[in-house]
Amino acid sequence: MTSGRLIGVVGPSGVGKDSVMQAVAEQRPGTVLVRRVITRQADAGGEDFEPVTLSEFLSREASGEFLLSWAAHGLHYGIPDSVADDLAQGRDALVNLSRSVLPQAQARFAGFRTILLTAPVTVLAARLAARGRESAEDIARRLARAGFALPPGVQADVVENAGPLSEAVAEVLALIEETQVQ
Ligand SMILES: Nc1ncnc2c1ncn2[C@@H]1O[C@H](COP(=O)(O)OP(=O)(O)OP(=O)(O)O)[C@@H](O)[C@H]1O
Ligand SMILES: O=P(O)(O)OC[C@H]1O[C@H](OP(=O)(O)O)[C@H](O)[C@@H]1O
Repeated sequence: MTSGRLIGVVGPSGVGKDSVMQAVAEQRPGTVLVRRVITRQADAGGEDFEPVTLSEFLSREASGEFLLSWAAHGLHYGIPDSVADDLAQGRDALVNLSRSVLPQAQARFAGFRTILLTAPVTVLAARLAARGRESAEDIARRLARAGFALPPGVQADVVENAGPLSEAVAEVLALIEETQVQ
């Protein structure tokens, strides 16, 4: 059986990573969404994730349970090793990643692809305020990180998500199908 591919979706907070990934998975049968392990309050809303305490996260990280992990916005994030089973069973998987872990992701996963979503910072600010998951202070910190450059050596397909969500979703779906035949 051909292995599935891991597709990392990256970009600034509020650019629409989770929204795009969810719509792509709904429209492309067999594509799974990676459920991240996060030291965030269980009732925070937004994506489906596994909430853990900081001590549980650190102990699971130390025992090698995560294929990738990073810290951002005062939170810790881990990618559970169950994603390897999905890939081995031929399922493509979409994962919301920090731009900072792309070199490790590229090194660890054969056929790894990166899709970078972009939108003007004014659009990000309006979306984060409307989403209402973070405080104004946290939103300001997230916006300050919007221009974080991709690490050197990372190749990404760039998709703008400044207009209707359906347009960005269609572009991402086309990119995934395009890269499958290479
Ligand atoms: N094309 C779009 N048009 C209008 N609203 C959008 C669009 N894309 C996403 N949104 C909205 O913007 C907000 C942020 O989207 P989402 O949570 O998917 O972003 P994200 O990149 O995953 O953010 P974070 O990194 O902070 O988790 C959500 O409320 C979502 O509904
Ligand atoms: O700015 P960079 O490092 O690319 O991304 C940092 C983090 O920002 C987002 O966090 P969340 O999904 O809002 O919790 C991403 O998912 C990632 O975990």
